Amino acid sequence: GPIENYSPVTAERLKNPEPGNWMHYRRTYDGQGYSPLDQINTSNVKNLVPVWTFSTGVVEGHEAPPIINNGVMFVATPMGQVIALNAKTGDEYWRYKRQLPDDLFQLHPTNRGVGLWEDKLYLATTDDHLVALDAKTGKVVWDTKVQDYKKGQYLTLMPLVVDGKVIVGGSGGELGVRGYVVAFDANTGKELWRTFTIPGTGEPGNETWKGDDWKTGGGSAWMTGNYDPDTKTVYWGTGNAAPWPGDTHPGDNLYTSSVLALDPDSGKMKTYFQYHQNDSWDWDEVDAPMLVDLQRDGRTIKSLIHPGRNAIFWILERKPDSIKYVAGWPFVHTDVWKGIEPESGKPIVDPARKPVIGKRVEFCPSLWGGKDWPSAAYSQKTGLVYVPANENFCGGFTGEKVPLVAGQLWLGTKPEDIGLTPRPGATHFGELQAWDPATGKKAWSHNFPKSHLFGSVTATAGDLILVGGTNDRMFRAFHAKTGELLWEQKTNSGIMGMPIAYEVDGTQYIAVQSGWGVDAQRIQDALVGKVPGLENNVPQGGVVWVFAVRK
Ligand SMILES: O=C(O)c1cc(C(=O)O)c2c(n1)C(=O)C(=O)c1cc(C(=O)O)[nH]c1-2
Ligand SMILES: [Ca+2]
Repeated sequence: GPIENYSPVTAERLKNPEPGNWMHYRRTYDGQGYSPLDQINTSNVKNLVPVWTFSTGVVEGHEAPPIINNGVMFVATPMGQVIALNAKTGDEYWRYKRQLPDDLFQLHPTNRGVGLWEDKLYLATTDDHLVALDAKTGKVVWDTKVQDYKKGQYLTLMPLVVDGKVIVGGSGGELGVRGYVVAFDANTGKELWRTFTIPGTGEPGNETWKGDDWKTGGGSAWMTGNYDPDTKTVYWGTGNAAPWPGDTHPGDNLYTSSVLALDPDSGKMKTYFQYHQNDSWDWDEVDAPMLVDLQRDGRTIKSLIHPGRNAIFWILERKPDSIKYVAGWPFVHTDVWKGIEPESGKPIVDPARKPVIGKRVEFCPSLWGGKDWPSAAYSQKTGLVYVPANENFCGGFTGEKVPLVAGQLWLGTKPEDIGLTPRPGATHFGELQAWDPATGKKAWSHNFPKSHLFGSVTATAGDLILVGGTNDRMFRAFHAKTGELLWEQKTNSGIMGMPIAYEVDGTQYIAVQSGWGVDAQRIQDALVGKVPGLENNVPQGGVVWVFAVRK
């Protein structure tokens, strides 16, 4: 079977993955979340049926894409688990489950997938280790401590593998860490470089902080980066400044809420772009920008496209030594930004909407943003960008000064003071949007009147847009050109997992994990009593679903 003949993963295969495989977080290094498979398409998707399912045995948020390498599927779940399955039959090959420490506090109990290299795979854990497993057996090959979980450091992302280096970034922006991106040798687990997202004393950018704030200023790097092999540049998103209220860390706070351009060999920062200065809203900009060759303004732009948590849809140009602002516009309602400076691309803040200590400040969108970590997708066929947006949410909190205790929440507000409020007159919340990045026009949107939308979007060459993310437990396929709902299937739980498409022995499949939890659940809980008729009893428990067209 496929596991005995396991196909070693090479630099060349990662650069040009076969159409039937899904070996990166977003299938390709450019982060587009696009599958070239078209056997399942707009005309036959109505005949899509489940062919097998598999219970993961754990609760909480199942966010990872099933990873596919020539007929073998690797599924990462919360609680540090990886399951290897036959991608065609659903038969289990092996299962790895990490023994997590009893005293581990998991603020975000999830995992976003495993990275592949040669005959190994790599799991980043919430107790802050990076573990290499033998792909054929699931046996641990090496296990490297990345940081100390007792200090509020943890890992939730899928590792990025570039030329034999396994690259991860730490979480902990709500616990006063200093963020970093770090690379390990794929064969040995030896640390090769570590680049802090906040510059230390004497380094350029440190002057955007006051005193010692930089030591605990956040800027965690908790999502997988994208990669441009032509220029050998990794693009990595960074998180919120810590703690949340802006006046607790005056200054621009480089490089929080930014995208960093890193050299994968040395970790050296080539350049950066900061999406907003002095973050005060928990607006992590960690979802890495998509690399798209964009026809716009009469030329081809090597672009970076990022629908931000800060509600701005960003189009940037990536150059060898700079990232230039091209265009930006709000894709959901926001009262925080009064505009964007045309040259620098710096958003202009309304001070009344900026959280500070000592009073309550309300702002739109909420601290979960116009879009949190769930990824948008780009279709090479339609040229549109598909965004899992949340509209009509506002939020607020009361800033307060609190001392940092290592390993404990350090929000700068009481958790019970965090508000989520529907805008008066709101007719819907979740909004699947299709944007034309060439013109800045919205092509279509699909609105969800009784649910937020909290799941990654995937596009296929069959002109399908695949997404879960709603509290009615549905998995859906939309027409990429028109937005027409073509197919839906009720599942065991809510879906916050990333949908994928793959092929084995000439048959195309679509797969997704269903398993509600983490912030999909928290938003849900925060809405109870505020939205009449809201479905708030989404059962938890993870299941892998695999679909094919009934013949
Ligand atoms: O600042 C951080 O380090 C950090 C980490 C994570 C994470 O690792 O999942 C989340 C957040 N922040 C965050 O702000 C957030 O809204 C969030 C939602 C989720 C999730 O899995 O649903 N994780 C995280
Ligand atoms: Ca955060």
